[in-house]
Amino acid sequence: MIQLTNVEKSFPHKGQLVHAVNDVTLSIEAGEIFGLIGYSGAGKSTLLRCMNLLEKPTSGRVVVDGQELTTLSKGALQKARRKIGMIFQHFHLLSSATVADNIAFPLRLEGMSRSDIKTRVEEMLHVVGLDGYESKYPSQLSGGQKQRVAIARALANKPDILLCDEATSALDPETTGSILKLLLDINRTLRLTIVIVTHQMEVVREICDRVAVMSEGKIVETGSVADILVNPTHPVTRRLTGMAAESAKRSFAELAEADASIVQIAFQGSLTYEPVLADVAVQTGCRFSILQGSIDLLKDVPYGRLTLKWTGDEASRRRAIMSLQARGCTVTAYESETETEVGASC
Ligand SMILES: Nc1ncnc2c1ncn2[C@@H]1O[C@H](COP(=O)(O)OP(=O)(O)OP(=O)(O)O)[C@@H](O)[C@H]1O
Repeated sequence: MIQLTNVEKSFPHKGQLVHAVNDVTLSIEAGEIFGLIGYSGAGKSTLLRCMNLLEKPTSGRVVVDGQELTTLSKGALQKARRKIGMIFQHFHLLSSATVADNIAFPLRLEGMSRSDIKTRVEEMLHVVGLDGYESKYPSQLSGGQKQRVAIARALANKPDILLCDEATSALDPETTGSILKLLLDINRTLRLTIVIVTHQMEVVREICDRVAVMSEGKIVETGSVADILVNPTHPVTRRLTGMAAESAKRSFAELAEADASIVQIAFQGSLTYEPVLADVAVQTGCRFSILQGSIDLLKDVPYGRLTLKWTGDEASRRRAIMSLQARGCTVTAYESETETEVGASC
């Protein structure tokens, strides 16, 4: 659906080049909700804007639905862009126009008849849950309602793709939740492909299917949300997921005693409901205490993390770790005496 190949975007700045997007290759499938996450300045917005050529890449290919946008004429590009809606952090509504006129704007550009526009505007207002708001002005709406109008306007041309640039960053947590739910609903009912730029892992966790982590213009990790959260490999991903190696070590070190090992295990899906720990304890004779733990939901998939303190001799601890890994758990272990990561090598 969206294929980026070796995409680069540089900006001249004070006599030098800023490499905002640096050799990104990425595939986004039809119908998925794809997250682009990273810290400020990572290049997320620039990469998103390359997907509809709001930013023309310095080099590389952008293919959307089989069409290479980078080679299209101005007219053909305008036509292709109608299939790609976009929403922004600050809504970008016309303040002097009513809700209906804001939504009608792209339809008028397309030359749609008045009566068809009226019908389409009503249809879009219904989709975003704002029936009866036609005559209001943006200044009479809350932030969440403004973003709903922006979504209705972005969907008015019946696009296949919706690009969302920090669409919930200006909203409170409750309103963020309701906008995310709306995006999930339209993804499911309209089969819309959605790409979301965010710096909030919560957003990714709640609605994305897959995610790419960006740092310094590059994609440093891509995968299903569950995999990225349960087993982050890049230091930036670890920081974003709250599993920074350094802080994890510190907290392990704080918890560890001279003669004990502290182990962190992560798991997802149906494994969450299986008596894995009890089975492993019986099999290996290794006993444990749970020091910390949490179970959460990623969209519909449960995942969890537990910090355990194993007792028993070293050989049985190692057997327990191998047994957990064999059952599908990700295991990270630190020997408290040395703070050496032994992890998967156990
Ligand atoms: N038009 C521009 N001119 C010069 N530099 C730019 C321009 N747009 C972006 N940049 C630079 O490119 C880099 C990436 O910016 P971008 O906005 O894509 O990052 P981001 O990850 O979306 O960050 P944020 O979340 O803060 O918006 C930054 O260093 C930024 O200053």
